[in-house]
Amino acid sequence: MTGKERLYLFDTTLRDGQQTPGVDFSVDDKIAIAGMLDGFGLDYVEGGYPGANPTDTAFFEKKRTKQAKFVAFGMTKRAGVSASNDPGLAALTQADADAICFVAKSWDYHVRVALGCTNDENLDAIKASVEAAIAAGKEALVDCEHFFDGFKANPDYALACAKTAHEAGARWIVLCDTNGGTLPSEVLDIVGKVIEAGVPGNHLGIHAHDDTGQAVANSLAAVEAGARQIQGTLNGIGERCGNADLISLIPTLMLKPAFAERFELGITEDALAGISRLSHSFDALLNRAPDEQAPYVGSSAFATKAGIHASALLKEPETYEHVPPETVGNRRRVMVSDQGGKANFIAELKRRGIAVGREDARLDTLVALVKDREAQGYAYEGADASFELLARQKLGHVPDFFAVTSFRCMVERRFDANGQLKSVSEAVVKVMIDGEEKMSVAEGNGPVNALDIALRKDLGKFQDEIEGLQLVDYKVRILNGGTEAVTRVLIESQDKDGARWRTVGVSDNVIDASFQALMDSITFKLMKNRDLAGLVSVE
Ligand SMILES: CC(=O)SCCNC(=O)CCNC(=O)[C@H](O)C(C)(C)COP(=O)(O)OP(=O)(O)OC[C@H]1O[C@@H](n2cnc3c(N)ncnc32)[C@H](O)[C@@H]1OP(=O)(O)O
Ligand SMILES: CC(=O)C(=O)O
Repeated sequence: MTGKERLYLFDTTLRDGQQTPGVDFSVDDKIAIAGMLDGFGLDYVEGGYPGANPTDTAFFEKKRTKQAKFVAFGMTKRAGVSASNDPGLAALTQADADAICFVAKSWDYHVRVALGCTNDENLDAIKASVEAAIAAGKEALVDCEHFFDGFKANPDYALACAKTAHEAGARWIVLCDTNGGTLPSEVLDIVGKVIEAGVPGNHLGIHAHDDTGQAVANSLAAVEAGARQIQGTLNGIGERCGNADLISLIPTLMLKPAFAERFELGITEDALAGISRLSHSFDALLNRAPDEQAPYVGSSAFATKAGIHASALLKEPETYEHVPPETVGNRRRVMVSDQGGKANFIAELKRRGIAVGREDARLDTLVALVKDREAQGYAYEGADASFELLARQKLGHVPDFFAVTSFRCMVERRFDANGQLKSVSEAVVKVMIDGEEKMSVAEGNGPVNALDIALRKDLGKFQDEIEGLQLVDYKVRILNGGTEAVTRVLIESQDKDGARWRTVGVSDNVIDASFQALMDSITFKLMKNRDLAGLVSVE
């Protein structure tokens, strides 16, 4: 016995998350996500709305969780029909689920405008729906839609809705900030008043939307006031601005003494250490890039560019970290840039297997060179491989694998045989390898593609080594306006074994900048093949 109170977590990624613009789960997606959620230690997984669409109906043909309670969502019965004659309610009671979460109106304005029935008919619908769920052997939950707005407009009626659900036997009465405009101080006050009015806190939940960026804060305020269930989603997806982000809430509840000392969740410390992976796997499934600045799990959550911070952080991490990154499966990153001092560089070089002393004059040269090049437009924090090549050139040795003596690139717009206007790019690259000059010519979709193909077409004795090399991302950024602007090109490359590295080029000519980044990428690959170069991420 820990003597702590239990807090329950309810995931609505597969229901409210499905209401996110741009998100459209298939049955297979839902099965995969339910699998990620189940076993992580969440208490409830809301799977969707059986009867509302073929995907959700098929998903509820069988129970999809082993540990978490599997929840079907739907609205209370319609006014004017009995519970036994309501087809929507029948789809819910017949779904293979442990629990039913009803959405019920609790703002009299909505009862009048959206439902078009009387306040009493709505209370009857709540009561009859909860009773029907319990009679079907399910746990009943009631999401009191617009509870906070409803309470501000007519507290007696909002409370009557919550009490009706409680008295009918609902396990949880969930107070929803449906439009997302409520502030934490209001949540604290209103949840307290609901408890005073007789609905116990251990039957109250919170469902917060993020329209003022405070869904997480509102959820925590509800817990402070006495609520004991939190609804939220993975990475905060959900209607409009999203729902409370469980990926931010869970570490706060487990690591911050104000909550961790009072409450326990169904999530183990080992599971918590997998939360960064859970968040990123979900992004991968959504086919979107993870938010680098996401609390706890973002790649920048424990990163510093600032020299003053890096210097102290390396002495004692607690100086600049609010929790240890490993507790959430993240890692510390000390980055090199023009904001860094020697401490940043020593840490990053050490990570790359390059030892250098603080007093070594070559380190001063490298720091000055990076700052100077960043002033010209280079950005090394996002170009790990170019930084490593530069560092090894200054501190060690980079073999002269090849030298490009010249390149030429031509873009031609012409009509093809069918009279269609077409753009063709052709590149010629001359390379010296072991004193022998080689010349390659290639056509491509665009000038950079043509140059890439030409450069990689004949690298003589190194040709086999670069066979599996692919360019997986290419980003161009104009650093100051106009057609004479300085251009920065960032390239991400990948190996057959999945290793990835990033290189950078800067020039007032976009082709030249791209070519620099391409050459760095190939040189890094040749170094890597000889175990002369260091760290690459494997994805
Ligand atoms: C706050 C939330 O996030 S609630 C969840 C919102 N999610 C969704 O709506 C997604 C799934 N919804 C759907 O697929 C459809 O809306 C369905 C299948 C539920 C209903 O479809 P339809 O029968 O065509 O109705 P429609 O969507 O046009 O309108 C909703 C109806 O539900 C009624 N209704 C809304 N909430 C409730 C409620 N809590 N209890 C009873 N009836 C309700 C409305 O009054 C309206 O009735 P009307 O058709 O008589 O005007
Ligand atoms: C139920 C729900 O999703 C809401 O009120 O926001």
